[in-house]
Amino acid sequence: MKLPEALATAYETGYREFSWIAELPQAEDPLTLFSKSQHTYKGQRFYWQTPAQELTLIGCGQLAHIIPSQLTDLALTQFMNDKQQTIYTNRNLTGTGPLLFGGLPFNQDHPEKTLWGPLDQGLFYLPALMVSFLEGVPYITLNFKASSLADLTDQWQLRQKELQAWLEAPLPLEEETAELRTTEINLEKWLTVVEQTVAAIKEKSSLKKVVLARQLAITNKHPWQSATILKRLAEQQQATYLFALEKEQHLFIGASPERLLQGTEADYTTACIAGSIARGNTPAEDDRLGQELLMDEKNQLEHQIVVDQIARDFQQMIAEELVIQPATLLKNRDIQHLHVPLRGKRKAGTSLLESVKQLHPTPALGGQPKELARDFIAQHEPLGRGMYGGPIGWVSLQNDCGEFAVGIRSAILSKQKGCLYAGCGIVADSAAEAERQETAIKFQPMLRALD
Ligand SMILES: C=C(O[C@H]1C=CC=C(C(=O)O)[C@@H]1O)C(=O)O
Repeated sequence: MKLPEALATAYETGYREFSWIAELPQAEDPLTLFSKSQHTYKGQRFYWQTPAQELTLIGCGQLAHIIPSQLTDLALTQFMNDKQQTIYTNRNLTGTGPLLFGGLPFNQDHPEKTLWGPLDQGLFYLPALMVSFLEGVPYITLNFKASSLADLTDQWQLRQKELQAWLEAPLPLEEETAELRTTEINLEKWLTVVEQTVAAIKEKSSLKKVVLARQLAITNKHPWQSATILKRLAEQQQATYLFALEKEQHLFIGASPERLLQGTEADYTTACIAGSIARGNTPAEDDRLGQELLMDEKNQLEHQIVVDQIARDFQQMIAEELVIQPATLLKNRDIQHLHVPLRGKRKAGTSLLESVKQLHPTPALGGQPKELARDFIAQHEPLGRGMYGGPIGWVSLQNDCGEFAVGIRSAILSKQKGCLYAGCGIVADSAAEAERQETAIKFQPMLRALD
């Protein structure tokens, strides 16, 4: 295929990194495309879909990567700014072009290697190939570097061939049925920690809320396949962010209902989600449970702590007025939450990743006050959280737009082993057994998708 004129001109004007965007005349559905990438790209892929499905991203290959916790804030901002200048892009279309996909660890000072391997400090990567579905319309992005005009033609042709091979690859063989074994990790100890946390909150007037997570270990008879798990999550967990991040044999995967931050060039949008109750078996029971949640004082407090802290942090990153919407119920298949979206005009000069770092961890995953709760968690949760509860999503290297969810309702999987995480907000009125039941419900989305 002939090198587009625009690329040769860009090279001559000094560009050495390129991101070529084009509409794909026809494409299979996103999950079929993701499955087909397994032969060549397993271990270096990502998948992302927003709750309303207006954006789906499938990335393959790693052209460049960064481990965010190894960079200072300044170095990260510098990296982002440099890339805006040095990558040539032929279009400006949100969700296409050069973007980093990945996430941050929950707490980089409390690492957890066991199953997370190279993901324990978080990871972002620029894919070599990406297919984006914008409102269902497929686009490809080819990312490459070139050191001479001849190299530019070679790299361009190489990416075209790789894309063709991906699109035409056969579907992998049907996976054998899972045979799962689950093991509760330190449940008795966790219940004791909940009681100690309640006592600490009652005692210390400064500690208001701590989110405690627990883990469920799983093993499967066969190695995990991310496409199969994503398919099940897509069927079962509507209106969630679907995500998968692969690095070698490690896979961080989940279906999170919680937006952390969406940034367009003009606006920032976030959400306060906390306070939980089960879904009912009938519409009437479901409504009754929803009303109970809206009126329940313990859950209102748990949620209000989140709203107050996010509103304070969010105020720093927006210009003009903060728009707080009234509380509604966010309902997913297994659980319902209190939900308050916040919106504002994005302050000029703010960096999306820096804003994400400022919001994280919100009291929906950390607690209140932020630092005290983070230290409390590090002391009382013997195993670190890896990327569970951390920001996961994408940021454009072209215009700094992007979106991050909170990496909950998720699991880390590696070969035939895995670990599911679920947390719950502990306040002065919490009861250990009720919190255990809540975390059992929060394990359900991943358990069902894995089994
Ligand atoms: C920490 C989790 O959920 C958070 C998000 C929504 C509701 C929550 C709650 O009611 O405790 C948690 O703050 C999790 O699912 O692992």
